[in-house]
Amino acid sequence: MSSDELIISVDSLGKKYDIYAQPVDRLKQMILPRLGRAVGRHDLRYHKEFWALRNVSFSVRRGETVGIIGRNGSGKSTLLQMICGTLHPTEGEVKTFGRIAALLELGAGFNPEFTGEENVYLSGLLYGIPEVELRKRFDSILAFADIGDFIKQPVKTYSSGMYVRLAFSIAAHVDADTLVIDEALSVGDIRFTQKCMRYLREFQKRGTLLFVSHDTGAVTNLCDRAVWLDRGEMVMDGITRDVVESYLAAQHAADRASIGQSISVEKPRATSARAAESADAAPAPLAMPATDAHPDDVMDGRLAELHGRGARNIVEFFEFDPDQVGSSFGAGAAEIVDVKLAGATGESAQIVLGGELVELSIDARIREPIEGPIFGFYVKDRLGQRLFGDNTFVSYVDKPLMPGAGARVRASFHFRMPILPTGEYSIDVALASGTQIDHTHQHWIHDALSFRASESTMRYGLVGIPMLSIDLRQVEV
Ligand SMILES: Nc1ncnc2c1ncn2[C@@H]1O[C@H](COP(=O)(O)OP(=O)(O)OP(=O)(O)O)[C@@H](O)[C@H]1O
Repeated sequence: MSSDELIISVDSLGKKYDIYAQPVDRLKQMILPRLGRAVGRHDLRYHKEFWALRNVSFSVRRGETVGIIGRNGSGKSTLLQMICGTLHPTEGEVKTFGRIAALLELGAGFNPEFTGEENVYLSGLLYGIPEVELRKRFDSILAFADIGDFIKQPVKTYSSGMYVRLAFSIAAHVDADTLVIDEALSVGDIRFTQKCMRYLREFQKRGTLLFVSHDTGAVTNLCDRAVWLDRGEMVMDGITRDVVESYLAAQHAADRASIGQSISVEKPRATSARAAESADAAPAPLAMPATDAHPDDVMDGRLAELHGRGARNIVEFFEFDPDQVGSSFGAGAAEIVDVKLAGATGESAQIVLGGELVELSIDARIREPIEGPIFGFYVKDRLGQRLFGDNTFVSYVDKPLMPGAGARVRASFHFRMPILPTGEYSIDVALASGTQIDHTHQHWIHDALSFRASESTMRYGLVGIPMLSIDLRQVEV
């Protein structure tokens, strides 16, 4: 919910760095111009000026979520650091209102020699949280970070994932009006990222968010507005979809310009998914399935062709482990005890390709009798965006199961595995009682199964649908 209240105002902001070709030039620059001025020489300069950011102006209102996009080196971190007050502008002005908590790239914030615990208190002080208040929140900070005894170790011994866990947890506990997140969520395991994304989606309801990411899908999904920076200048500020589309079009044009326009029809055999991308662009005919095949037997014919060229889809599943799942909640009349993904013939699937039939099964132990349990699932991407999901309600509305206490119930969903872009994914599973509209969650497990698409032939979109057939022909007019 954005309001008219101004939270960040950036006016003609600029940051200049002096670049020295060699260290001795820095010394010369300190001494010689002063001497030169004494003899009337005002032109002695031993460095080049480089503007990391220049002439950037925009404002953010309370409740907005604004994405900052741009290629490497376009000035995103420079901008955020000036907004957070950790970097001084060369020109222009930043005004901020309320408390800003920042999760900037690794390296910002903590004292590496101090333990995690000491850094919690240090950060709390920096955010102006009284120590007594921080003590009250400490257990919750520790629980969110979930780094166990490492909280007693100096943060210099932390992995980058642990570092982000603690930094995010602190940022989430300082009653910030504005959260600034800079690529930090690309570090760490998917379950923690999912937890952060759940937090951010809740935070969006009351707070202001600045979100920097190379992942334009994530920006589109999360942000109302986006600001596009290029070589330190603001190219566009507007509705996220418009900005992202223009940005991607410019990226595409720049990529084409750099690789040249010529596409050889006689391509070498591809050896990776990346190579398959160039195969995608080829006008070569693709083998399609026989049209009279039973729909269940039909795979996307292009997959065989792409596999033949060495390009593959590989999705690797990690088994259900109750100790490794994300958080869970529910009224408790039933407990989900097992979740499996299997191939169409029932064998447990650890690697799937996309396009084939699979079975997702969810087993629950019933603790108290439930009239018509509803089982459901969601497949989510790394940022918690729900890609697809389903439940048993409609199929069983006229013949509800009535399991008694102690029964074990299994729901099985058979579907064709979509083709997914490379990335990490997870599946939430849930069991509810009631109806589709009015129900009580008895047990919901976030991230019960996780999986990784390590190779993919897919380039665009969130989910690829296996094509049953594609026909291209010239028609009479
Ligand atoms: N201390 C510095 N001295 C000189 N140049 C710097 C300094 N810090 C940043 N730069 C330059 O300023 C430009 C903008 O850097 P910045 O880190 O803000 O870009 P970015 O968009 O965040 O990039 P990335 O996406 O790679 O993190 C880059 O060309 C960078 O090399």
